[in-house]
Amino acid sequence: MSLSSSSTPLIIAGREIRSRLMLGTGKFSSGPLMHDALEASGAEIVTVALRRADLSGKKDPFANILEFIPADKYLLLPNTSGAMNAQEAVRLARLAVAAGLPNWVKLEIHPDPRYLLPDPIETLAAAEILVKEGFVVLPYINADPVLAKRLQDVGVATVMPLGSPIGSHQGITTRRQIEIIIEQATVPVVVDAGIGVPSHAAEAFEMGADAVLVNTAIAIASDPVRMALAFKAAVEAGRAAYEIGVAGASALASATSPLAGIFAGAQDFEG
Ligand SMILES: CC(=O)[C@@H](O)[C@H](O)COP(=O)(O)O
Repeated sequence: MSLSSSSTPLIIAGREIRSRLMLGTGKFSSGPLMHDALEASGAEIVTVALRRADLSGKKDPFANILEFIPADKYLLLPNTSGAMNAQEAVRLARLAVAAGLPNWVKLEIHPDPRYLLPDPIETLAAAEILVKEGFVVLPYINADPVLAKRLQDVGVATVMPLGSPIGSHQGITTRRQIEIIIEQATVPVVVDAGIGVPSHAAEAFEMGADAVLVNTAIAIASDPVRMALAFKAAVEAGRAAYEIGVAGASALASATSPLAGIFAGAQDFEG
């Protein structure tokens, strides 16, 4: 039996999503390799950076990319990364829909290329506009519980707090804040960015996250297909552990073979 077979389904904006692992499509060394890694990952949601597409209207803007991401197999999630403010992000999202892409959008606004940290004010402003226009908005945010709540109130479909800066492989350095976001969430929480190894992904699920988004760690691996499989296994393991329920840490030891209560009259414990 697969670890995932008893997992509760992930629902985003009323749609059942077959995998809790989302993938980004940047940094792969070739289209065929990306195709095979996507397949191995089992992901359904796949982000595509709009800035890499030709949105001039002269030709199919995603012709090259779609060759390797069959639209019938994946839900393409256009990503506004590269937008410096709300106006640019909204423009990119509208262009994507005009070009025939789904009205789902990963809202990503980061003005500083050095740290790629999301701008909270512009993100909230853009989310308000896009939700009103009927977009399914998945905003990438710093791990800020107050902002996450404000975005939920606006009507976003998920919140996507960063574990650490994009491409940094630092893992979940924002753990306490993400725990608060999860505690307060009324929409799925997707831990996004900085997930460098499969155990980081497992950690996110053990904390109670609903999904993770991974790009760099898989794309730049020496064997992206095998790394995608490793992430898939970690996602399933972490989610299964969360659903089963993990015991809290204790300062004291607890004997693994307590004799009392098992053999009548026995009083001692084995370590
Ligand atoms: C692809 C995408 O959406 C990125 O913006 C995302 O945040 C990935 O981060 P990593 O590359 O650190 O996995």
